[in-house]
Amino acid sequence: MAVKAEAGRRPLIAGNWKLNLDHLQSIAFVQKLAWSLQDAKLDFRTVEVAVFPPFTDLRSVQSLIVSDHFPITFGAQDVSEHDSGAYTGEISGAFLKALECTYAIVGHSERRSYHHETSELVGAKAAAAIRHGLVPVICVGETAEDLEARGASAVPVEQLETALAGLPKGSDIVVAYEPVWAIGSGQAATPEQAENVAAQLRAVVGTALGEEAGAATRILYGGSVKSGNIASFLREPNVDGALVGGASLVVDEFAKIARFQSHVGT
Ligand SMILES: O=C[C@H](O)COP(=O)(O)O
Repeated sequence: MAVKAEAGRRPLIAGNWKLNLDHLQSIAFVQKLAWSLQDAKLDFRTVEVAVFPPFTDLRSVQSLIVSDHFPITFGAQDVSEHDSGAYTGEISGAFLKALECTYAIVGHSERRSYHHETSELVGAKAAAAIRHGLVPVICVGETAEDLEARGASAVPVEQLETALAGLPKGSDIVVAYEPVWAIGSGQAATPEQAENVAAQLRAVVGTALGEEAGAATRILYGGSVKSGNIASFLREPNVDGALVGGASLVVDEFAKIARFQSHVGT
């Protein structure tokens, strides 16, 4: 933990809601989450909690968080590589910034697989996020077939190298390592597997964006994270948080994940 703190890497617990919770449900959820964390006296100086609702919820989430001064950050699940123009259905980073989003996820494996997004496109989206003052959460990860054929790290390393190729040195980014086989499967990677890939991804960031950025970038693990396994991931020196899917939709469970420090050692 000391190395992480020295490098300014405050752990990030991020809830990716995917295609769940409408704008009314998002308000109820964020209220309950904030109250629960405040009741538990979570020290937000030692952990950042973020939610990633669908686009249509963002205005409601913004209004609630800003008006009630909740110490929770938020972002979008995707962003266009374009800033404006004739791109039906796209959402610009400028619009997300205007809604006070901190982050935009890019390259989630569901977008790579269902929408055929390439690492080049993921890089363009990350660049667009940065242009508009957002922090891209760049997702990488290998499928079960990749794992079998090439081991765990080869594909995520290649994906990240490509995505970072056009980004300015020193860019502020977050990387999420999500083995595709672990997403929604109930079978998480082991902390050692996550650490091994995270360390290699940190080296990629260092080469592409500079040593300082390599040391300062938070690398999250994602894939079947729950309150029962979160502490074991956060004990690893290169894992700085989690991108949580299913378990982020249950307020009590997500709050428990955010309070991982209270169950380190359990
Ligand atoms: O973005 C989150 C990941 O896809 C992980 O999903 P999961 O926690 O349901 O396995």
